[in-house]
Amino acid sequence: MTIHIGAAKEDIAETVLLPGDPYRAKWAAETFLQDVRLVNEVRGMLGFTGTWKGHRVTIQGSGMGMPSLSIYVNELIKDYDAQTLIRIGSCGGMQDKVNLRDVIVAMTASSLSTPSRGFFRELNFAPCADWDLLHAAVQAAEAKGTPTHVGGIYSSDVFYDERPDLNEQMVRHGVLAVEMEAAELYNLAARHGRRALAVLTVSDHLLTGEAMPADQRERSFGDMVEIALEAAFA
Ligand SMILES: O=P(O)(O)O[C@H]1O[C@H](CO)[C@@H](O)[C@H]1O
Ligand SMILES: O=c1cc[nH]c(=O)[nH]1
Repeated sequence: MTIHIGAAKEDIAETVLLPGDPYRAKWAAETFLQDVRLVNEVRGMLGFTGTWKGHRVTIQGSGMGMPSLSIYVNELIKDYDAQTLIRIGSCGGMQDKVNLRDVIVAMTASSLSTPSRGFFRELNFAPCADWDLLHAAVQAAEAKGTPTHVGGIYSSDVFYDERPDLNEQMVRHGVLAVEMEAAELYNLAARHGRRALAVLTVSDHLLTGEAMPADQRERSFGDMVEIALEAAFA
């Protein structure tokens, strides 16, 4: 048990999927896992453990933004010894070729800052995904026929961005999508020698202004969850 996760150590699996939205955790666990148990509800940040094709999996909400994700991932790594951590999030498309509901597999994540910024001091550390997970996720996406893009994303500290010039530079530099957690997940995984990946579904589009309603952000991202599970146990 930790300050933010009420589960016993043995109730958290080595493989953890991390949606920002705790209700996406509930939906994904109830939809894709067997023998599901609620293992955390501290602060309403729901976590569930069950099995997928015989493998133990925890799906734990991480909240919105890197400071929130950092709390959960630090505790999952240091107190629960999680080995494989895969974010399953929503994101905003930033390229014409990226469409609503497409899947993004994030090789790397640019940021203005992360909770690790102070730790790295003058170093511009390049956070990157675990290659085996990334490769397996792309293969799983291809096998499913899910429209998928692989490349760099932007982990922003803000949802309501007052820097349109910054988004323009991201678009110009080929960044596929914006979300708010992956860069710090990759930083923490690198620091502690764990495997991490972010698999995202495009829920908004910054160029077209399209946006999905809240219920679809919670419950319509099945391909992303299956791709993450296939990658974790490839
Ligand atoms: O849908 P989730 O996983 O929460 O991810 C995205 O959605 C939230 C913003 O609406 C941020 O957390 C962002 O990263
Ligand atoms: O951070 C995010 C997440 C989803 N959609 C966005 O536009 N931004």
